[in-house]
Amino acid sequence: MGNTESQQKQQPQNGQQTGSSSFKEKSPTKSVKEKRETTPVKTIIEKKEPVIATRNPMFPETTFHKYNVTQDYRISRNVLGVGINGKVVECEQRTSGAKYALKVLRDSVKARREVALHKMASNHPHIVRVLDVYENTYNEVACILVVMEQMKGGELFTRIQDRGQLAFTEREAAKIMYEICSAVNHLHSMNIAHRDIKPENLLYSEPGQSGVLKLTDFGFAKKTDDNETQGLNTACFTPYYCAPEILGTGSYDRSCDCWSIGVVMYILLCGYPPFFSEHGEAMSPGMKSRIKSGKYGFPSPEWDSVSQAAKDLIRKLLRTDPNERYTIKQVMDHKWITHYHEVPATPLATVGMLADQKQQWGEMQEEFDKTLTAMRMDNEQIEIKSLSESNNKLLAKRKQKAQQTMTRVEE
Ligand SMILES: Nc1ncnc2c1ncn2[C@@H]1O[C@H](COP(=O)(O)OP(=O)(O)OP(=O)(O)O)[C@@H](O)[C@H]1O
Repeated sequence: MGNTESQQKQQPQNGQQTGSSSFKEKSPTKSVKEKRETTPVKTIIEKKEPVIATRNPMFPETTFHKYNVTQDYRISRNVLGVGINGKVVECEQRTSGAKYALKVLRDSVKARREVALHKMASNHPHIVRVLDVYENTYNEVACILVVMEQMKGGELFTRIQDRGQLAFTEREAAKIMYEICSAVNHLHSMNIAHRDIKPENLLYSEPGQSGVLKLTDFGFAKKTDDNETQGLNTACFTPYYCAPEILGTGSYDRSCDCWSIGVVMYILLCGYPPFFSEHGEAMSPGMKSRIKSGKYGFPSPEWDSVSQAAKDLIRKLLRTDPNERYTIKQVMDHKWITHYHEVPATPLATVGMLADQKQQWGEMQEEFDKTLTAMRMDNEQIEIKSLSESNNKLLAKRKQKAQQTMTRVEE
């Protein structure tokens, strides 16, 4: 299914682009918003292209098929979701009839990085699987198309909300957290930081009991060893000569994931996020400072029956200093995670609270997004600052190169 080798056998014989499309190329001077417009799916029409699969020099592990995606999949009009970076539609594999999800992105360094890192990491039971990647051009507009397993079970919190009277227990929360953490552990062990772990990116494969929870959307994922600062560590210098902040840059991005895990865990256990005001209303302006000062609590009555072990893990994940925050390895060794199946099956207030907060859920998601954006920006600044503060002449050339690389990557 979706096997790369078998698909290459069905490649077209040859050809130039022959189809027409209503897709109009954007001028490079258009605004960022316009550039982010999703590619109209109806423009994906059959065209024959040369039989080549390319490998991106930045991500040689990923094969980008050059022939048209429609050779292998029928594209449906059924839109599964729309995100800021692209549209996700249903598609059907021609050989098997199986249904998949197809994400359409405009070709860019960022899109290629997203797709390559997702593909690289997708061999894990709790990460949405990427089957195939295509680079196709439609009316001179380059697109990247990603075929993924279709997630039919909806978002994590929608599913909990929909339980109605059925109690949601701490043991169930622990199992869910174990699954999320094992996905993040897999990513971090590959030196990939996801940097966008939030409720909307945690989807179930199927409705009902057979559904498996999986992490998706690698739009902000980053290889934490692909910058020069890590190169200094591994290739040219022994650790004794480097400032700790230079050696440790990748860990800031990874620690952002652990903070997000802490927030998701907190919401799972009570139904509202940690950095809201006491009554749960969204509070944009003060939120960042509240997070920075680590001001949150375990209010009564929702938290009264929650175990000490769960609260202990949350405290370790929501530490304000990223250097002190638990790493994913430490999380995986914490008893609330290692013994998740033995966590007390205490009923939680989550379902009722999520229902009460329904009105504010959109605002809460926005706040989560803003906070993650701010954290990613803070982390970039930490990296730049660490390098520019160094006086080591031997580093000067490398510093310059590293800064150029970062600018390129952020383009
Ligand atoms: N594999 C999938 N199966 C089913 N639906 C999916 C799948 N992947 C994404 N979707 C739907 O498409 C929407 C957008 O996808 P995704 O989050 O990957 O896009 P994005 O542009 O990177 O998003 P965002 O704006 O959330 O950052 C999701 O919210 C989800 O509803």
